[in-house]
Amino acid sequence: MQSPIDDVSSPDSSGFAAASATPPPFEEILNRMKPTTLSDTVALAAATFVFVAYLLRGYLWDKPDPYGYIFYERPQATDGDGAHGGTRRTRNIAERLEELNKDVVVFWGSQSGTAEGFANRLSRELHQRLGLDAMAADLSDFEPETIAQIPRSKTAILILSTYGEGDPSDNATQFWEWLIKAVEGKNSDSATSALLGSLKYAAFGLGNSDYQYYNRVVDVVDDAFVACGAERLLPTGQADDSHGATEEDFLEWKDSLFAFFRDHFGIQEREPKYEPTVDVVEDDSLQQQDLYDGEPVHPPEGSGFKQVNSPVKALKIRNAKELFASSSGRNCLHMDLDITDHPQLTYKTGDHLAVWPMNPNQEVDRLLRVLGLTSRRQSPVIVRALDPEAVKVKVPTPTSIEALLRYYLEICAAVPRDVVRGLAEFAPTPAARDFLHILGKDKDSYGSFLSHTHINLGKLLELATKGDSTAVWSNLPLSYLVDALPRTQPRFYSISSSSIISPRAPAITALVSSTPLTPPDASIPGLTTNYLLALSDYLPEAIKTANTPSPMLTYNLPGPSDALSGGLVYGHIRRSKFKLPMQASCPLIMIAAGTGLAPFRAFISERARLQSIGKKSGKILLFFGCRNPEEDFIYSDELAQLEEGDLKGTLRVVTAFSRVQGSPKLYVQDKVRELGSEVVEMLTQESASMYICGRASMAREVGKAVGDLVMDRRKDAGESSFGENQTKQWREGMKRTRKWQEDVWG
Ligand SMILES: Cc1cc2nc3c(=O)[nH]c(=O)nc-3n(C[C@H](O)[C@H](O)[C@H](O)COP(=O)(O)O)c2cc1C
Repeated sequence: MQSPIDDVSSPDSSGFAAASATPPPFEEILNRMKPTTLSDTVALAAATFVFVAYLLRGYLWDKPDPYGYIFYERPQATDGDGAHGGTRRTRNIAERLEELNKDVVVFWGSQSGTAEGFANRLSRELHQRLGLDAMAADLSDFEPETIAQIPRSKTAILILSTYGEGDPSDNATQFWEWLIKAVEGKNSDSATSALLGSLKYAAFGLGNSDYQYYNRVVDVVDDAFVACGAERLLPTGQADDSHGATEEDFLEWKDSLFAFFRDHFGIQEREPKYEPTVDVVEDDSLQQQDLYDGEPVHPPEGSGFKQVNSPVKALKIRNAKELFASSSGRNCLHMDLDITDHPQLTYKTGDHLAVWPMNPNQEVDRLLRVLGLTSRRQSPVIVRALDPEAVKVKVPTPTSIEALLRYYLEICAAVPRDVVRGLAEFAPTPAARDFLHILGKDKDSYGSFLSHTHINLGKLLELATKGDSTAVWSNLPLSYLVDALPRTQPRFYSISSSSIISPRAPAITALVSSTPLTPPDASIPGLTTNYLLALSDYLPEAIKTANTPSPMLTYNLPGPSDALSGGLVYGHIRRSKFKLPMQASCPLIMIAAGTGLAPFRAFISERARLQSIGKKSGKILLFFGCRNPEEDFIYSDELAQLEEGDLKGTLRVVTAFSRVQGSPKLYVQDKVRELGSEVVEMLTQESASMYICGRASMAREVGKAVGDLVMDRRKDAGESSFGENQTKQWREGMKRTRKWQEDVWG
């Protein structure tokens, strides 16, 4: 073997080593370096200046921002994720459980925070009710293969949501990829069937049966765990969000989990009593500029998250216009954002833009009032984990009481029944305590109560003490809110501009929503869309009509910090797989309803641009559904212009209107069936790519219609055995090869 010393001394082809064979004396080198001409002197002076400036960097110039830590510190940095007290935490979950002496780990894979909230609640309750030492764990914080090392004396619980098209959440991606390889026997030397031989687990999935791949993630994980030899302790539970039953489905499964622990491990259940996991301490010595005041909660640091999400930035709103405002109170906004100040942010046509909302003044003020905190709203607080080794603080700290409620906690969310019961412990009057006990007792009656009220925490506390104007919930600790309320999550919008046309100005299209309650005498205002409406209201150039509703809610605009002054919104880009084919000549079928048109506006304008530079576009067939051409046909002018202009003969727009007086209700799937032969021809003969964007229920109906059409065509062509299974396989094949893509929501 050649030694490194030999390597260094061997002459190279440039003859460098040969030239240095007899080194010149040191004085001679200095002499040779002496400047001899004016330009040498100038060059030497310049080089010396740069060198000295470099050495003084950080002392005389480019000094670190003394408050830099406020903006760059991760809440996790002191309370989880990576570094702690100068030492790096292990990413081996088995070692971690041993170190912390925990009996149970509750892993979560969550996109919009529900599974994460359940995992945190469950791990707390396992201690409160059964005395088990449990910890909640973000799946991306640990090396997936170390799950196999969890000993039989411990239990793993997995709470996993399904996202995209049957995909795992961002923070579960690495775990998912590892598991799929494990099942295929590619991960380890040990046989697949014994890989998880020592693991005992229970699992719960979150999904929505409107989606084609209902709860696919927990199903796949469950099968894979069993195939790898893990022991399933009890039947896996599944929540179905299609009728808003997620919370109750979870409570039911949780009861069965507790029953299992009681029966099999002989653990006595005790009366649950609130045990804080965090301490919220008021500290008046902190200065306002030291506090987090609006910058979003830093998203999870897991590798899966970083792969697909850009950093969060305060984005300028370049322009906002109203696409429609109907007399029935619906209106739709188009907003062009500006990412020119943020070179780290780039997007591609088809990506998503995440908007971080803030809570409205009405709800912030209500909660401060009922908690008796109005006069202390500006008080600085530090939030600390009581067991920092095991618990991550989910909000930025230090902050103020008001900022906590305005920016960092979802105070407008409906209160889960569990929380109703938990609150009774802090009731200011016996009547309020009894009210909460009764309200939280029965699943069905609370379900019915919620469907009428969608009650949030502030309103519930008010209601419980109604009639007693002196009652204040001063015993309810702020730590309870931090523990019980979900942290604020961003909302995602499909970008409606093309990155080749507006690379630094992604656009979003948002229907300002209000979900009607039953009976329809009230509604739940959409948190983010009403915030966007208020923001657009703030822009002087925003285009408004007579029907534009005045914002129902008011927001803290311009914000308390400069970063949130009017016309700015915190956001980030999320990469999506929803992409145009590489070849501009590939024909496209696009099916959208409502704001599902957003990414297709981008696709079509991109095709028009490509065509204008000589890249001929393949045929584009767009199906679009809305209520009424007079009311909510968004971007109709733009589409008509392209259909008659740049994309004449290439683009065809087929509309379906569901609420035109005197006409039958028509939906996109009806139009797809009507043009069945053309659709099938394009998909099977012309190799068109198919795209669906809109509500999951619409995508399901369209999928069924297209499947039926293909099945009929095959049968007509003599393939009599081509049935449901073959149709499903055909569709799966289309999806695998990205010829069929969906961007849908619940
Ligand atoms: C964009 C989007 C895609 C989704 N895709 C699926 C899916 O393919 N299958 C499914 O069962 N549920 C799907 N869901 C429903 C979620 O799993 C459900 O809302 C869940 O409660 C979210 O949990 P999380 O907040 O922990 O992420 C989807 C939801 C959204 C918003």
